[in-house]
Amino acid sequence: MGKTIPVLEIFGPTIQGEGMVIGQKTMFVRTAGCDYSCRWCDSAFTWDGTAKEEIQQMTAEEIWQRLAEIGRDCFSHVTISGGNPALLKSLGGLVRLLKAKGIRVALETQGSRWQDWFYEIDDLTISPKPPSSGMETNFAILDEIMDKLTANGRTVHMSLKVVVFDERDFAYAKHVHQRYRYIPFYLQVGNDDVAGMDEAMLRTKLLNQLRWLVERVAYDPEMNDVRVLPQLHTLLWGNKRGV
Ligand SMILES: C[S@@+](CC[C@H](N)C(=O)[O-])C[C@H]1O[C@@H](n2cnc3c(N)ncnc32)[C@H](O)[C@@H]1O
Ligand SMILES: Nc1nc2[nH]cc(C(=O)O)c2c(=O)[nH]1
Ligand code: SF4
Ligand SMILES: [Mg+2]
Repeated sequence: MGKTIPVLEIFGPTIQGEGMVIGQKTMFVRTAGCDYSCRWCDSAFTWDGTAKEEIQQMTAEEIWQRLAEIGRDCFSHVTISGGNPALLKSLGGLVRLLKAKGIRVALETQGSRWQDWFYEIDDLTISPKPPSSGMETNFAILDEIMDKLTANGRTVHMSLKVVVFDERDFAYAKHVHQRYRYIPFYLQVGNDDVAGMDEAMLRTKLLNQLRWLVERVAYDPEMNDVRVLPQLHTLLWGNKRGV
């Protein structure tokens, strides 16, 4: 009981397309289920029921077998995303197994839930959600998560990443950056067309959005120590799943 993990996708090798280790070759494990329902979620199939037949309950060992089967000896880094993987206490077993195999482990989560296994993550991305998502950040919980990680010397292993679509999101991002000043901070371009199939059009839109965000940051004195990034995988492969 409690030892299996609901898995929706295992894929790679590919590159991490976002955030603190952008460009890093990695495998992905995507878990099912989320406590949020962001308006623009690019992985809504993890929580909206449309892919529920694809969910597989897997043990850590089974996940490792599958990673080794498709990634062979061509990976040393695994990214766990979702959905919200932080809903799953049972992921601790997978994190420990991967570490025992000499794999570096990354996690993508929104900062709404804590798990003790966060201490063991090498590249921990916390991505609180701006107003355009329709979600509301519980700052009491986020403060607690940031305090625990900071008190345990994990700041070099973590970052904050805020997706920005508009001015309100930008103001929110600024607030988050100021609140946790000592944590590496990333701004990520928002994709408002997560179902679009025209890759050339999507690329143009995303690059225009990136230019807007860079220009917005450029002369803002409160944003002197931030990094602005696109989702590299979306520029390369559009809205394709499993890349
Ligand atoms: C699908 S989420 C899964 C992990 C976790 N639930 C979270 O949101 O951090 C992975 C990352 O994709 C980002 N993301 C989701 N939809 C996006 C969109 N339409 N445009 C840009 N980034 C998006 C999220 O903000 C998050 O940083
Ligand atoms: N290549 C690639 N990079 C990513 N970075 C974060 C992703 C995610 O969906 O969490 C993601 C993804 O789905 N693919
Ligand atoms: S928190 Fe992440 S997975 Fe959940 S709905 Fe928002 S973007 Fe999607
Ligand atoms: Mg994604």
